[in-house]
Amino acid sequence: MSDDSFSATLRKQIVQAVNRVRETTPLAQSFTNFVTMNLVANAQLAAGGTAAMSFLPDDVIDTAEIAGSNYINVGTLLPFFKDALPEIAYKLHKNGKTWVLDPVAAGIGKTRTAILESFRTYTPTIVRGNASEIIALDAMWGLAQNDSTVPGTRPAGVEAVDEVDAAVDAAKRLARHLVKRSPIGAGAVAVSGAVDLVTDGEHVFRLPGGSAMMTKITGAGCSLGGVTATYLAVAEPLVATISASLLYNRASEIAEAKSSGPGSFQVALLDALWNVTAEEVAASEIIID
Ligand SMILES: Nc1ncnc2c1ncn2[C@@H]1O[C@H](COP(=O)(O)OP(=O)(O)O)[C@@H](O)[C@H]1O
Ligand SMILES: Cc1ncsc1CCOP(=O)(O)O
Ligand SMILES: [Mg+2]
Repeated sequence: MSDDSFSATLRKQIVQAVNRVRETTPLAQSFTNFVTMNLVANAQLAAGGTAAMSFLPDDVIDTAEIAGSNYINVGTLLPFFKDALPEIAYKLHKNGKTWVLDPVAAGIGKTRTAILESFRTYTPTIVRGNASEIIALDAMWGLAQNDSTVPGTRPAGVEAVDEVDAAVDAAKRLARHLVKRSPIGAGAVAVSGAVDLVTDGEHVFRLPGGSAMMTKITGAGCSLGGVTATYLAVAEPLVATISASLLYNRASEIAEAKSSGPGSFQVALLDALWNVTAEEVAASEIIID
């Protein structure tokens, strides 16, 4: 397929994904952190989907039967999560369910590390994180063992301390691992930042634009992960990941123009997620390597 027809096909798939969510209101369930849970649910609704938050394995596994996809975010952990999350990942994998992981603060704490290590075997369909989290997860899963070009890394908090470009190789290795282990034979990784990056392990897509105001509200990344799960309910992983990141970039640009600080920005972001058109999302600049 030529570059032009590849890009034209992708843009059609993006329009379909954005419209399909609005027409079918798919449920994406979340096991997510307590700081930003409300924004995650509101963003999923504003994108056109529906939300359900759950923390117990039996509840999550039953809800997964009626959900189009699932979202796990390890931002705030409680002791029982150390058993609950590996069990949930195992059962989602065994039942062929798709899910998005946001590895918030990857590299910090024995409990978080034990949980994230368990996802190496029972893998998510999509990983969405900031650059530092993607680099830390790649190192934790030992995917870089035979790669002498790997830079040293350090754990970060919930904010990135690395540039997106520093995470390209880690993102590609992670994506290839997800694809290999995926019950649906497909997977993708998104690295968010000033210029977002998405990869399926083969192609790399750079998505410029958005708003730096996103770093002044809590939950921009978490809610992007939730909306990625909403899209995953109606589209294949690569299309879902690119569509969600582009939706966020276009919506945050509109929100910045309409707001006067972080409070009004968050409200304007939800309005813009609701109002931005599928055609505006699909017409976004996409740089393909
Ligand atoms: N400097 C920036 N300029 C434009 N958009 C940004 C910038 N930093 C982050 N974003 C956007 O904010 C959202 C969350 O990304 P990020 O802040 O990297 O995640 P996290 O909150 O998990 O650290 C994404 O949509 C990303 O494109
Ligand atoms: C502040 C904070 N602390 C633990 S989780 C969390 C939210 C992080 O949200 P995001 O990564 O979307 O900025
Ligand atoms: Mg985050």
